[in-house]
Amino acid sequence: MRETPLKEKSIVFIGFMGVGKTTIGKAVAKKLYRDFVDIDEEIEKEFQMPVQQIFKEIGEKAFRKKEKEIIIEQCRSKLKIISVGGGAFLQEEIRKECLSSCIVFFLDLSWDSWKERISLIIDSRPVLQGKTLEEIEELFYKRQEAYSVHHSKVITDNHEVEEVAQYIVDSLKLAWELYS
Ligand SMILES: Nc1ncnc2c1ncn2[C@@H]1O[C@H](COP(=O)(O)OP(=O)(O)O)[C@@H](O)[C@H]1O
Ligand SMILES: O=C(O)C1=C[C@@H](OP(=O)(O)O)[C@@H](O)[C@H](O)C1
Ligand SMILES: [Mg+2]
Repeated sequence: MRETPLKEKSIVFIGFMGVGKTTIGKAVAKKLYRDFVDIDEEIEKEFQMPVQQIFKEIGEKAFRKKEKEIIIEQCRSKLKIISVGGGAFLQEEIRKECLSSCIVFFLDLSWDSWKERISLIIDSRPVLQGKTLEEIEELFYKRQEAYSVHHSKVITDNHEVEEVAQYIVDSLKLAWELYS
């Protein structure tokens, strides 16, 4: 099969819960006039319930299976902006598929900045619930290894959503110009 031209490849955002993958992904999609896909939202549509309820009633294993199926399917289509959940890159098949068919951006945020955001996300992230701040910090650092495989990294500390999205769009346009 012919390889997808760089300009048409879908863009995938990865990173820890709460770094801004959904929010920034949406803003980038708007700027590039592309369709936006949030994988958690797609999983919620499939199970017809929110993520917290899926974890509680159906279990994390079923969530991860559906997450893998949907990501692989979406990655194989062109011109999308895709935000995956923070746990997706722990699955090797997902990492391989995203890295081979899409452009993967890692949204990086320091632990100190992330901590300030916890109250915004805790209620909707079952993985964080029931954990102490120390346990969450440990998970935060442990997960960084899975995110270390990417095509581009964007440090988001002290930057507004709009600023980060514009930076990503500008760097994509430069890459398209240089390498197409
Ligand atoms: N650059 C940013 N600066 C400040 N707040 C942000 C930024 N990016 C995202 N947020 C906020 O952080 C929270 C988590 O964002 P979200 O996009 O859901 O993260 P993720 O999809 O990575 O879990 C939301 O309340 C969002 O408004
Ligand atoms: O990191 C994780 O294991 C998860 C991250 C969440 O997505 P966000 O990264 O968008 O919060 C969501 O997929 C689910 O709650 C599990
Ligand atoms: Mg999200």
